[in-house]
Amino acid sequence: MPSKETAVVIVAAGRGSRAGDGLPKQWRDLAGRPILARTVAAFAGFRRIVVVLHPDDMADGLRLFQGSVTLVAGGPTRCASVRNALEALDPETISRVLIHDGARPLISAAVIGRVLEALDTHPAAAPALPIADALWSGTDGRVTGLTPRDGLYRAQTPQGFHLTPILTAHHAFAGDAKDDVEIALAAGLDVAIVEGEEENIKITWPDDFARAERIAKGRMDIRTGNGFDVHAFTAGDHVMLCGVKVPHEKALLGHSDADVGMHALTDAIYGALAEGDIGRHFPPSEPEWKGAESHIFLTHAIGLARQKGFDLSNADVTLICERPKIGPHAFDMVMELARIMGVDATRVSVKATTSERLGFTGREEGIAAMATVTLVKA
Ligand SMILES: Nc1ccn([C@@H]2O[C@H](COP(=O)(O)OP(=O)(O)OP(=O)(O)O)[C@@H](O)[C@H]2O)c(=O)n1
Ligand SMILES: C[C@](O)(CO)[C@H](O)COP(=O)(O)O
Repeated sequence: MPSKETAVVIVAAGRGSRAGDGLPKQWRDLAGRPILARTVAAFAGFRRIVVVLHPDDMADGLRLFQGSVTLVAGGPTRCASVRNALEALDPETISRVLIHDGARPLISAAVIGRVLEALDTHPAAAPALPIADALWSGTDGRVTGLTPRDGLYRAQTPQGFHLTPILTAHHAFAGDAKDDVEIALAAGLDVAIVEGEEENIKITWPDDFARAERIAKGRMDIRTGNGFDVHAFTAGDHVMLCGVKVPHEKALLGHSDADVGMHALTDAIYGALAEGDIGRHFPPSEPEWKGAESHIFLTHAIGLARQKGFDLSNADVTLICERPKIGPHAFDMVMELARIMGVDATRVSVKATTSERLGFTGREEGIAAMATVTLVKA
């Protein structure tokens, strides 16, 4: 039997009726990304993720996740939605499950880790926070009594369970429940409480969007990198610049295709990631890279950025040469760089300058290029 693993169920089939007008809350934007995309990204280390969607949202889910998660149709209540997802998991291969609200996009790795750790010694575990405020009862705008708050907690998700017991508990439970812990308790399961986080808010009311946006922006990671490269001219009839073949009475000399612009851009991305330079990832001592097309390097650098959770905010490349004239080719260069990096062309700039006939570029001995990029992890 293959070793068993932990699956993640993200429930997102609700309509967000308390969140005000507009799209259901999980589809709304939070600091540049849909809330549900953020929630799913927080569980990126897990191989088996089931996202429960309203039947009307399935096409949007397919578009957003492109097959990277399993989509399951939800039911009329949260409880029914969870059950549909649990039934889609195979207990032969999955031993544990984390059940999380799609509306809690700010879940941290620390809270997930605490729930997982508690599952080593308990059949169920969930994060919660003690209540800090006094608890009143009230009628007609008047306080009518006080409830002792000792031993009371605010429940959060992800709530974690051993799969077979929670599936059995769901099948045995009649009616609706506030959460899966309620269902586990009804089945007599021992549920451990682990420390939750204030920032793990469930977006519920209209004001919660602005609060979540402030938290998300506070966590934003913005990186800048620069790159610089030079290649000398040699005999030939064209140069490769930013992925475009430009006719010229000379060629550029290099171990690869000597695309000086693309090399500067690639190094700028590695620089922003603190990942060294092209030479570290593609050593010139390796014959494999002799004559290599430079899009291989750029594709690797941008892939590494995405793997670390960064998107390209913008890239600006400057080519320094007297000739060939870059202006007539700049549009094609922008389009090609944008295509390789999988970003909108409005985020890419290619421009050129001469060095007023001074220095090696002025004497037309070679071409220099510099690039600056900004990467954002939101
Ligand atoms: N039939 C339902 C109802 C809720 N949920 C999900 O359960 C989580 C917690 O529920 P809640 O915050 O109440 O979401 P909504 O039901 O969408 O909100 P509201 O009650 O305001 O309509 C949400 O991620 C929601 O999408 C679900 O998957 N299926
Ligand atoms: C599951 C939950 O988020 C735990 O706090 C909560 O019970 C959901 O409640 P809701 O009324 O369905 O939003």
